Amino acid sequence: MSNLLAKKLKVAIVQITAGSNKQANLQHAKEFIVRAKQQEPQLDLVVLPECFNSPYSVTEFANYAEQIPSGESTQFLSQLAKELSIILVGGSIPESDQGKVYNTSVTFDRDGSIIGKHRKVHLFDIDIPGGITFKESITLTGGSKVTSINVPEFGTFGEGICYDIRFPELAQISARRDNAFAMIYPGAFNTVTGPLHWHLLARSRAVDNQLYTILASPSRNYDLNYHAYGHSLVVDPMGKIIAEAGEGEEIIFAELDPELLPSSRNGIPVTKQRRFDVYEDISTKVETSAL
Ligand SMILES: NC(=O)CCC(=O)C(=O)O
Repeated sequence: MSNLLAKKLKVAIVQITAGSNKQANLQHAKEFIVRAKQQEPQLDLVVLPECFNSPYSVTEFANYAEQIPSGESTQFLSQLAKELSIILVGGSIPESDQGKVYNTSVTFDRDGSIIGKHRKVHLFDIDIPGGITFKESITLTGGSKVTSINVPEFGTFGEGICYDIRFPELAQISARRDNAFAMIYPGAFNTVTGPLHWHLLARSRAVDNQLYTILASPSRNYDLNYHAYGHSLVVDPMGKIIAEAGEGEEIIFAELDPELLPSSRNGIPVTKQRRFDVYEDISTKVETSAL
């Protein structure tokens, strides 16, 4: 338990808006990431939002899709991670692979190498009358693997993308099977479901699994068709919000404390109290992401 998180980890979430120009979106992300590193030179890990390089729109995903790792966004982020010597969770981008389009997040180590890739598993298909209708499955295909990413320096974190947070299984598996210290979710909740569920889900996944949750949102922009909620968040293993953005473009910082993982797990020992004689341990039954 003591090596769950090997040492303190300094995190920044970059909350920005993406427009229709991919190159401009990449440059914009770079400006903010460089600024984060200038403001916090000891920065370890940076997280970008869902679809940070393209509009969040079912009619646009295919137009912006690129292959991983050869595509320009992956190459751009790899170079940036290396230049700044940061671990970079590259939000998500539309990925094309064998005629399909996925909503995919790539994670880079400090040397620019790819250490993880998560394809959004649960597609955002909702229809709330008078609220919001969105159907990612019109153009996207869902991924089919649970993703836990090992950062040799620190430990393992699990990853989901946005709507994935509503499915507690991903976090449970990363926490229980892979001993994750955090779940990281690049996301883009909206102004209908965000106020109701964003904080609730972030805190629930944290408390259920006694780990940190990190949610990175785009900033809100009423000039776009999709109004992101904003409010990027970091929640500690006791469910306390330790950093939160507003609605505009912003960088927020947090420090993850390794002590809080064992202390919350020893104080409230749900892990040891599970009754697998009454229900199954689902965390033993799934395939993990391979790069
Ligand atoms: N991009 C998404 O998956 C949005 C998820 C969302 O807004 C929700 O309510 O869930």
